[in-house]
Amino acid sequence: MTKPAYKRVLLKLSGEALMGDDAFGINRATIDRMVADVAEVAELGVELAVVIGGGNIFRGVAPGAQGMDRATADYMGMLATVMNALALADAMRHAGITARVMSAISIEQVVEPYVRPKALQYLEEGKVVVFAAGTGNPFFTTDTAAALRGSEISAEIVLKATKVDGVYTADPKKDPSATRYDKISFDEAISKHLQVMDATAFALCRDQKLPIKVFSIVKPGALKRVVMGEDEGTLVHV
Ligand SMILES: Nc1ncnc2c1ncn2[C@@H]1O[C@H](COP(=O)(O)OP(=O)(O)OP(=O)(O)O)[C@@H](O)[C@H]1O
Ligand SMILES: O=c1ccn([C@@H]2O[C@H](COP(=O)(O)O)[C@@H](O)[C@H]2O)c(=O)[nH]1
Repeated sequence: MTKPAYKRVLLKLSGEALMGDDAFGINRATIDRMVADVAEVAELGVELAVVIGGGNIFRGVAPGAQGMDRATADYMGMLATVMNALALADAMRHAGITARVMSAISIEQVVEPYVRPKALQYLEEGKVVVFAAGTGNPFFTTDTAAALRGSEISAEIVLKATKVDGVYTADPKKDPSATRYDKISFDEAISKHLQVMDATAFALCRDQKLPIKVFSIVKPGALKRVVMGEDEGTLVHV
C-alpha cells in the first residue's frame, strides 16, 4: 500500500467551514463529515494536530465587534475557538478518535493549558491534539497560530482546510475570473496580497521553511489525497 507523504501534519480547520450552509455556529452534519475525514487520515498513522478557527462564532474585526476595544474583541474571538475545539474533540470522541484539547489561554476547569512537551507526547501516543485559543494573543489569527504551532511541533506541512480549493489570483468568491495556482512561493503570495491567509502566517512559515497546502475541506476525500501527496489544492512553498 502507498505510504502517506507526511508523518506529522498541522491541520488548520476554518471555523467558517463548520457552519456548513447555516448562517453561523456549528452544523452537526458538517462537523461529523470533517471528523470522518480526519479519522481516515489518523488511521493511516499520520500524527495530527489541529488548529481550529473561530469565524463561525466571532471575529475581532467583524461588524459585530465595531466600537469594541480591539483586544477585547480578539479575546472573544479566541474564546470562540475554544468552543469550536470542544465541539470538535467531542465529535472526534464519537468517531472513536482520542483527542486532547490544549488552550493557549488558561481556562483550567474547561481545557488543559498548552504545554509543548505534553503536546508532543500526545502526538507520539497517536492522539489528535486540538490547539484552541489561537496564539493566546490579540491582533493575531488562527492562521498564524497554525504557523506557530506547526513550527513548534516540527510538523512537515501546514494543511489549510478551507471553503475554497486553493490559492487564487484573487478571492474566487468575489472575482469569478480568478484562476487557481498549483503552487506559489511565499514571497509571491505576500507581495500579491493574496488574502487566503494573513501575511504574518505566510511570513512565519516562510522563515521556518514550513510549506502550506491550501485545499477544500468541503470536497470529499481531499484531506486524504493531500496527505497521500496526491495532486490537490495549492502548495505554498519557500
Ligand atoms: N487569493 C485568494 N485565494 C483563495 N481564497 C481567497 C483569496 N483571497 C481571499 N480568499 C478567501 O479566503 C477564504 C479562506 O479563508 P478562511 O475563511 O478559511 O480563513 P479563516 O479566516 O482562517 O477562517 P476562520 O476564521 O473561519 O477559521 C476563502 O473562503 C476565500 O473566499
Ligand atoms: O491568535 C489569535 C487567534 C485568533 N484571534 C481572534 O479570534 C478570531 C477568530 O480567529 P480566526 O483566525 O479569524 O478564525 C480572530 O478574528 C481574532 O479576533 C486572536 O486575537 N488571536
